[in-house]
Amino acid sequence: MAMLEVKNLGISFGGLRAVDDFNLSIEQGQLYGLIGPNGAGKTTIFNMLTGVYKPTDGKIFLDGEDITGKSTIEINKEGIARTFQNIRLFSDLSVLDNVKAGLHNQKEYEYSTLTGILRLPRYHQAEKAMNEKAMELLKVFELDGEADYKASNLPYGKQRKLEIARALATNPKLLLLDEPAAGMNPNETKELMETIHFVRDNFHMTILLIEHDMKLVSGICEKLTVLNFGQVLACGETSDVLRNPEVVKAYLGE
Ligand SMILES: Nc1ncnc2c1ncn2[C@@H]1O[C@H](COP(=O)(O)OP(=O)(O)OP(=O)(O)O)[C@@H](O)[C@H]1O
Repeated sequence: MAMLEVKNLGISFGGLRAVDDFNLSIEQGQLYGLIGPNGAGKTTIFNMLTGVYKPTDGKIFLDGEDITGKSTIEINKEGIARTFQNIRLFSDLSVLDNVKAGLHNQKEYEYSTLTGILRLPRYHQAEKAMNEKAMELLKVFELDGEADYKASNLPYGKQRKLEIARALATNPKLLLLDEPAAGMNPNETKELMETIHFVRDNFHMTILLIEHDMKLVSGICEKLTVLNFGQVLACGETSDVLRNPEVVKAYLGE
């Protein structure tokens, strides 16, 4: 059984059919790319997968469970986390607190408001556990030395890493990355590719990413789906898809 199974997904905004009859099947541990020209519907698909938009048609299954139409919080608890095209960190919070924010969806770190106000033992216990877990994640991304920095003071490449660390803090099965290399220089992109590989291998993560940087796509994605005008133009092994004449014509512009 595929980890993520999307069947006949569609959404309309007024008269605009932004995504139509979209199908996708991703296996556990796969590194999967979703590509296509600007406005093809890629982010809209992420928004449906994460509960931001309710699909007009179709179904989404995560590990066999129907998650179609659930809220963003419910879907995150079910195991889907994402990053955004424009980095969305809590820019005034510290690097550590950004990762801790991701941990709050888990029962083991929960405490009531009253427990927090009164600083009861459960508060100290949960905070200590969260600090340890968050520092562990920051170490993985070599951000532990900057744990007390304001998130907005990190250089761009590190902010991207922090966003991934925060998404991983929610303990997902599936990680969605929306244009992770956007705005990066070639060195940052190279490092990002290593980070994505590392996350997949060390966290046994399944990753679906949207990306325009073809070097990144061909370098790390095992399978690809190409979207054009809201519909699937091609899907399959990355090297086959990138040689597909229709894909070359519609997307690569050669
Ligand atoms: N909330 C909305 N209301 C109306 N139209 C929308 C909405 N969200 C997306 N669209 C439209 O849906 C289409 C697909 O947009 P989407 O952002 O998903 O494309 P994309 O493939 O992610 O593009 P890009 O690569 O530029 O990020 C566009 O025509 C967009 O204007």
